[in-house]
Amino acid sequence: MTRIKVCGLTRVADIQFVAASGADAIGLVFYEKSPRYVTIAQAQCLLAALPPFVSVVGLFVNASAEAVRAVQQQVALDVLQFHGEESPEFCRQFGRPYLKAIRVKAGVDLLQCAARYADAQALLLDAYVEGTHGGTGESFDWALIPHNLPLPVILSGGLHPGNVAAAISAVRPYAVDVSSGVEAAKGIKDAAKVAAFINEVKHIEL
Ligand SMILES: O=C(O)c1ccccc1N[C@@H]1O[C@H](COP(=O)(O)O)[C@@H](O)[C@H]1O
Repeated sequence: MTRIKVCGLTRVADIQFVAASGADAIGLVFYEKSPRYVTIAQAQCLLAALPPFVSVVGLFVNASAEAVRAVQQQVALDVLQFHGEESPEFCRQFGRPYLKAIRVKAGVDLLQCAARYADAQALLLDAYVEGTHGGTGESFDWALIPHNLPLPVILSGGLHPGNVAAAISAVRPYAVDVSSGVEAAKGIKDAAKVAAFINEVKHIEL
């Protein structure tokens, strides 16, 4: 079964219906330039509404170690997601499982990335879009992903209910990660789109 992460939650109601729809993980964005940014206080409030057995992923983009630690100390994160140019040494210093996001375009050597971030829990593959760090709703050419990557792949970038089944068939990822594709507006999730996305993933026949 392909796991599902829904990222960029900013509202208690969204947390509740995303969890009730069957997501395995939710993502909170601690990147101030994102329209989905949440403060530590907001994150604490959101997580108070989260039922058990849903993992919480904290997303950072080139944050300082102090900023990551401040979040880590006050918000019950299960996994850290580094979506910038963080080095392996930076990522591993927090003593928490981490996902390293790689923004994929032609010429990016994903095998080399997997070797460099060998202690990551997974590589999270997103689309490369000039001038942004992610959450763009853009997809990339899934054929650029080697079949022999030694780390689990979390596929993201422009996924939505209409393409997620094809994406899973093509890539066979460990998990899929979605943000823009299940939104009514930036940072506001759409319950019907979330349900449709999760239904597609759970009913795919491989
Ligand atoms: O969600 C954001 O605003 C964001 C900002 C900076 C870096 C990453 C961000 N989100 C992550 O981007 C990918 C793809 O998202 P989308 O489905 O294409 O919108 C996903 O991993 C989000 O967690």
